[in-house]
Amino acid sequence: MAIPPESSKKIVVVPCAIFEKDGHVFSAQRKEGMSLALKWEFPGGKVDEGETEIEALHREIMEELSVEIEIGVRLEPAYKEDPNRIICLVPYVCRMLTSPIVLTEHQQYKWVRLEEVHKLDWAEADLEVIETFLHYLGVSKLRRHKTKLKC
Ligand SMILES: Nc1nc2c([nH]c(=O)n2[C@H]2C[C@H](O)[C@@H](COP(=O)(O)OP(=O)(O)OP(=O)(O)O)O2)c(=O)[nH]1
Repeated sequence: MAIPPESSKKIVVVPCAIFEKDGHVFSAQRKEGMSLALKWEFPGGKVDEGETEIEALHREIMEELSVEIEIGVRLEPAYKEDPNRIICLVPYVCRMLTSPIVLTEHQQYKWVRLEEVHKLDWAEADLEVIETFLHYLGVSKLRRHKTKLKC
């Protein structure tokens, strides 16, 4: 979704982490009683004042999953407007560096097969992020393939 140019709503920046491993993508389910209750999302959260997106993402992932991560490519953000604000969801392709995953804020997590990713009930903004990520994967697979051909 594009931001309406006349919109005077506050834009809330939410970096989130996409972890992909062996054809599976990491997804976490929001708890009952939260906003977007029981929806599936990519872990992450709002940037605090004075923080960069990268700092916020490291902090949020440590708070939510108790793991250290490496942060890679920043993908195209997705926007979701609600009555009071516009959420700007910024996906980063990441890698987990430590284990175990210990959830502190989500109900459960799943490594979902890429082919089955649409079966989960995602938060709305995430649907666009998923498309962006699948496109990115297609592109990066193609690049790897081309590189192989050159060797
Ligand atoms: N972390 C994360 N948040 C998402 C995703 N998709 C999506 O719409 N959101 C929304 C949910 C929240 O409104 C906001 C993230 O804020 P937060 O992680 O601090 O969650 P929160 O429940 O405390 O936020 P709030 O709605 O109560 O303000 O972005 C996603 O994939 N990951």
